[in-house]
Amino acid sequence: MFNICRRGPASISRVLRTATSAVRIPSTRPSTLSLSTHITHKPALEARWLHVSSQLRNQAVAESQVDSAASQEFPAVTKFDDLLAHKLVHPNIVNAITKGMGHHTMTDVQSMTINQALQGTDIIAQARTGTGKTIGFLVPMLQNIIRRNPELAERKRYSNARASDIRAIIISPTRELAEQIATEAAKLCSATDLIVQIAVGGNSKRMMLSKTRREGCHILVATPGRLYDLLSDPYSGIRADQLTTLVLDEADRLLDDGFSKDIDEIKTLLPDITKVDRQTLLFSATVPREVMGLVKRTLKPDFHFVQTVKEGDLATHQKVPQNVVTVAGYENLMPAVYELCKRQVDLAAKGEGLPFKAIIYFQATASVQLAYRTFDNLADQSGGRFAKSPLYPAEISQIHGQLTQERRTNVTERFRRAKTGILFSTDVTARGMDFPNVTHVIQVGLPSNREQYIHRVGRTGRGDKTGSAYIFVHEAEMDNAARTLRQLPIKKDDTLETAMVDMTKDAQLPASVAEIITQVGLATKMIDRDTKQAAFMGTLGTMKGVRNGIDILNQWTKYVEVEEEAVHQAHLVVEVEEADLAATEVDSAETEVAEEDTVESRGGGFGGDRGGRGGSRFGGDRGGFGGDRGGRGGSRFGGDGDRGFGGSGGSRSGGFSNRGRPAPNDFNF
Ligand SMILES: Nc1ncnc2c1ncn2[C@@H]1O[C@H](COP(=O)(O)OP(=O)(O)OP(=O)(O)O)[C@@H](O)[C@H]1O
Repeated sequence: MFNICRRGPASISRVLRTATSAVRIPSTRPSTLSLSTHITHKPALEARWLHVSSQLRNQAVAESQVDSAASQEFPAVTKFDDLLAHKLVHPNIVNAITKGMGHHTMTDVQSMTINQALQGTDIIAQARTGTGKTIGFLVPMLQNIIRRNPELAERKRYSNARASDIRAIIISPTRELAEQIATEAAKLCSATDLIVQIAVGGNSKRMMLSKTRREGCHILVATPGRLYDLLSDPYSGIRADQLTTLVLDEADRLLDDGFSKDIDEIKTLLPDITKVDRQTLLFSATVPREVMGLVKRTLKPDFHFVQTVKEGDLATHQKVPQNVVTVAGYENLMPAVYELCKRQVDLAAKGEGLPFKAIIYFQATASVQLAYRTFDNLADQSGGRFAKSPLYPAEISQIHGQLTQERRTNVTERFRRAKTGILFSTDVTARGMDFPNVTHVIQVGLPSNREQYIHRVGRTGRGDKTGSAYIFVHEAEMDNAARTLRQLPIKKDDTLETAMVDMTKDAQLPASVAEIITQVGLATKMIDRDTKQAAFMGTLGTMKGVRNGIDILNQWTKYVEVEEEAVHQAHLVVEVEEADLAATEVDSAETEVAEEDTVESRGGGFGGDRGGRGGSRFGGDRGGFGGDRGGRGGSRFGGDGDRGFGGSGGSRSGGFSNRGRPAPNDFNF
C-alpha cells in the first residue's frame, strides 16, 4: 500500500555425466543450508534435488551404472578446497573464497551447480534466498574464462585488457544488485588479471566508458537498459565478440513481462550462438511456472534445472517466522509499524534482542517518501532538528527510484554497514540485496505477487542468520492476501495495540497507545500536502480488488490532507474498480473454489465472513490523529458521519473461517 562447445553427441554425454555424479555422491550431504558449522547429514538423493527433464533423467540413471569413467571426470565437491584437490578451479579464485572471504563449506546450491557448470552445461538454478547463489555462478564463470585464457589467471603489473575483451556478462534487474555482484566478482578476481566493470542506468555513461576504455573489461555486470545502450552504440567500443558466459541473476524477473523484451533485444546484439558457443546460467530463488517457457527458449535444450527446494517445500526459510498484522484502517498503518519498531528498539536497548535492523517495503515511491518523512519527523517533535529520535540509535533512511543513483549507492552502503537502522524501500532492494544482519523485513500492503513477497522476506535470515518478517494489510485486503500468499507459513499477530484501534471514535485508550497515535499524528501533520497527496494517489494503484475501497480511502483522508480534486479522481478510480469487482463477483467465487481443488490449493483460507458494514459510506467524525481537519462538506470523502466496518470485530477476534480442508496452522496462507 502506502503504500540466465559445441553441441551434439558431446552435450548429451554431459548430461549423462552430470546425472551420474548426482547418483554417486557420497552418502552424506548437508540437508540444510551449510553456511555454518552446523551441518545435518542426510542421504544424498534425499538432500539433493537435481531435476532434468524426466526423459533425460531416466536415461541418465540407466547410463550411470556403466559410465564410471565419466564419473571420475566429475567428482563431487562439497568444500571449496575440493575444487583445488580435483584441479577444477584455479587456486587464485579458490583462495579468494577460502582465505579472502572465509567460506570453506559450500552451500547446497554451490555444491550442486559449480561442478556442473564447469562442464559447460546451461543451468537454471533455484535455491532459497541468501544461500550463496552469487558464488554459485561466479566460480564456474570465472574458471571457464581462465580455462580458455590461462594468461588471465595471474595478476600482472600491467593489464592489456580492452573494452572489447568481454567474456562474461551478468545481467541484474536492479542497479544496487548489479553493484553488489560487481563487488563480489572483483573480490574473487583480486589475485587474477580479470577485470570487472559495471554499467547501470543512472550513472554517467561517459564516465563508465572512459573507465572501461582505460582499464579494459572481461566481465561486465549490467542492468538491461544500460547494457542495451552500450552494446547498440557503435561508438561505445564495448564489444562482446568473445562472450562465453551469460548470466541472468534474478532470472525469473528478467524473463517476466517487464524485462523479457529487453533481454531478447540484448541477445540480438550478442555473438551468434551457432558461431560462438556460450553458456547461459539462470539463477533465482523463485522460478514460477509462467516463466518456464521462456527459460527453455533461453537455454540450450540439454539444460539442467537444479533445485535445492523441492516442489511442495516451503519457498521461504523455516527460521524466519512470518506474521500478518491486520489493521482497521490505512490510518492505523504507520502507528502500528512504529509500535513494532519501537518495541524492537526498546528490547535491543535492554539487551533482550539483537540490534534492530529493518527494511520496510511499500509498493509505491510516494508511500516510501511519506512513511520516511513521518518517521523522520518523530524526532522533531521533542525539540527541533537535533532532537533524539524515539527510535535512536536506529538510523532512518529511504531508497527508491526517485533518488539519484549516487544517493541510492550511498544509502545502500550506509545501511549495509549499519549495526542498527530502518530502511524505507520500494522493491529496488527486494531482490538479491545482501545487507548483513537484517533482523526484520516489514511489508506494508500487499506486494505485486507471491514471488516478490518471498524475495522481500529473503532480505533477512540470510546465511546462518535468523530474522522475522511482518506484513501489514488492511482487513479488507485479507482475501487478496490469502490468494497471493497461499501456502506460506504466515501467522496472525495481534499483539500490536494500535493496529485495530478505531481511530474514528473517542475512546479511552491505554496511555502507550494514545502516545503512539499522537506522536505519529503530529509527525504526519508536519508533512507537506503534496507528499501526502502523492502517497494517496500512489495507493490507488494498489487497491484493485479491495472491497470497500471508497470507505477505506474516505477514512484515510482525515489523516492525510488531500486536495478535493485528488479525492475526486480517487473516487472515480475506486468506484470503477468496485463496479468491476461486483460484476465479476460470481466468477471470482468460482475461481476460488477451483483453486482450492488444485494441487497447490490453499491450506484453509480466510473464507470467513468479515461481517457486515454498518454506518455510512461517507464516514468519519474525527479530526484525524493528532490532526484537526474537520469534515469536508460536499466531498464524497469528507463530511461527517460514522465509519463503516460495523462487523470488523469479527475479524479481529480471529474470524477467518476454514473454508475447505484443515489448515496446517490457523493462519497459514
Ligand atoms: N559457502 C558459503 N558459506 C558461508 N557464507 C556464504 C557462502 N557462500 C556465500 N555466502 C554468504 O552468504 C550471503 C548470501 O549470499 P548471496 O547474496 O550470494 O545469496 P543469494 O542466494 O544470491 O540470495 P538472493 O536469493 O537473495 O539473491 C553472502 O553474504 C555471502 O557472502
